[in-house]
Amino acid sequence: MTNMLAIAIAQLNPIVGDVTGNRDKVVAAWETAADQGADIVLYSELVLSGYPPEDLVMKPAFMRHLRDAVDAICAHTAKRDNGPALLLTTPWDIDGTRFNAVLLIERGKIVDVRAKQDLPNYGVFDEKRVFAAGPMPEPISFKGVKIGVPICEDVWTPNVVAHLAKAGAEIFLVPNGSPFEADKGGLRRQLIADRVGETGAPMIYCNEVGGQDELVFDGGSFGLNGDGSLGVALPCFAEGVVTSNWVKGDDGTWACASDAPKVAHPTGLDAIYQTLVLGLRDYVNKNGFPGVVIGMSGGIDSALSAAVAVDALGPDRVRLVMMPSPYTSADSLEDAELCANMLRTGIESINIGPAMGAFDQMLAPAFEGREPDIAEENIQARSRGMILMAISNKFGHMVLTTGNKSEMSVGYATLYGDMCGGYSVLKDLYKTTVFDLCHWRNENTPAGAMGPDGMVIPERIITKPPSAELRPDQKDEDSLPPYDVLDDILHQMIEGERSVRDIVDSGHDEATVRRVWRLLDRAEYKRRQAPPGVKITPRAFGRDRRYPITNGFTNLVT
Ligand SMILES: Nc1ncnc2c1ncn2[C@@H]1O[C@H](COP(=O)(O)OP(=O)(O)OC[C@H]2O[C@@H]([n+]3cccc(C(=O)O)c3)[C@H](O)[C@@H]2O)[C@@H](O)[C@H]1O
Ligand SMILES: Nc1ncnc2c1ncn2[C@@H]1O[C@H](COP(=O)(O)OP(=O)(O)OP(=O)(O)O)[C@@H](O)[C@H]1O
Ligand SMILES: NC(=O)CC[C@H](N)C(=O)O
Repeated sequence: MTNMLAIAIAQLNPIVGDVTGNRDKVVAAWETAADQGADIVLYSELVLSGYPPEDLVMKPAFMRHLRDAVDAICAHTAKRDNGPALLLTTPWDIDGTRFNAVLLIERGKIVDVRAKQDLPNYGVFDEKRVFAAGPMPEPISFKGVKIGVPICEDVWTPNVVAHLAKAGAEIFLVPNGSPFEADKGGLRRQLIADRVGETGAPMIYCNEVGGQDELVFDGGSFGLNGDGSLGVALPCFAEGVVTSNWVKGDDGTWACASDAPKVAHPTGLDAIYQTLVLGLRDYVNKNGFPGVVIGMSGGIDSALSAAVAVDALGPDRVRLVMMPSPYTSADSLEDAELCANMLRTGIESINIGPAMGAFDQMLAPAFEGREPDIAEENIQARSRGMILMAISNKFGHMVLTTGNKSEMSVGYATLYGDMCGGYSVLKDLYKTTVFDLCHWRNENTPAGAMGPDGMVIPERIITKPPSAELRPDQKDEDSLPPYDVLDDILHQMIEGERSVRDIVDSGHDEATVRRVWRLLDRAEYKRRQAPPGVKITPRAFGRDRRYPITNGFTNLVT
């Protein structure tokens, strides 16, 4: 039995469904780990299929591809003498039942298999739909060492780890597919510290990195020693293969050699901003777009969306379009141009006045006797949407929508107008966080940013009152409560699931709370038609928060 293990953590960015590409990444990471002298490589959850594979695993052809890829990995890794073993995670059929599994591959052979026992089926997770739960797992024996390999959710409660410890596990290696939420990094550390505290055995947590539709996996893999101290920590938001040496002491416990890297992880607005950047970058690149196109109004939402896009893709892949109407103020024109200059993108201008005139004329007979109202206002937003989609069709750039969570909550956006587009980076950010992030970005250049250093959003864009500019002198606060009030009410309703009574008791005006509740319920139909966007909060719209559109449960109920 060995008393030294060189353990490589492979923090990779797979593409869901791209089994061949993922196989090649697994092999490349294995080669790197072999060069680093690793004994064993730990990969993140379902690295071969990408996480979450969703219904792809229901296709027999997809499962066959995964088997073929595992065969290829076995064949490749058998060729190098003394290469490391792999703890490779993949969807896997055993006797006709499909599991979320981890394979121990040694010298080109699958020598052991374990399945995830605790399948998450809440929030954004739907694993019970596609996988069967495995039995309580037993430790895997590697070089005479008993290793516990619980998979992600298996470590979120004590049971599986306690069982493994009782069965003699001395060290835990945990593959994870844990998506980002604000402040989740600290929660994960605490959770792993709790498990380590319960068993006294070290735990190495390998997380995926990268964007997958609405989810961003922030990486940030780490290992804790048996006394709870930090042994090793990889960066967040970047791939990496890091081997650390773990040594068994005379007291029988394993500890990480002190020279292992311990990279500090970003928190707060820094982590949120980097999540937006990685989410957008991966959505655009993994789906093969040459870049994005954004309607640039001179307002704060399009400015922050543009800043994130430039940081994600570089200025050359971001196309900004100002589309003035007769209601567009001189300040907006100036601010949009200044922001584009600061972001080094350039900006083009396409006047929607002629389109508005044409629609007025075309609709005049149908609208005869009716006063201008929201129908005409929305034609402006829809004209802009039409122009952006035309540019997208012509040049291939994906349209980025700019709506934030406050607006999406209350339906403050025009269907087929400013809601038109393929992806939204601000979708899960309340307007108050939009303001905070603009300040943060002006004071900081995020790690890995492809945009310019320092200030990128003109101060006036942040300080002027938000306006949709769909009629003269329109301000958001004419139709909505001030954003600090609105956001607090929404936060209590959405993330807190609090009742009208509780929210009123927290200090808000009852009529306002009831109105916001009504708007929130009513706008569900719009949200179902909204593009996907980066999940940031514990309760993002979409698969995280599922409410009926046709909904008879009203705010008459407290
Ligand atoms: N339950 C339901 N299921 C399916 N469809 C439903 C529906 N209820 C209404 N509808 C349809 O939806 C239509 C109404 O939606 P829509 O056409 O979008 O129009 P609507 O929501 O009435 O107006 C858009 C609102 O967003 C504001 N806005 C627009 C643009 C930008 C900004 C900003 O500052 O960011 C704000 C604007 O000032 C206005 O208050 C109805 O005419 C009806 O056809
Ligand atoms: N004049 C314009 N030129 C280009 N795009 C526009 C213009 N006006 C609105 N848009 C697009 O429609 C979106 C909704 O803008 P609007 O001004 O109505 O509300 P907003 O939520 O305050 O957004 P912003 O803060 O970006 O102005 C904008 O973010 C932008 O993408
Ligand atoms: N893939 C999983 O099992 C993830 C579930 C876990 N609660 C997390 O968010 O990290």
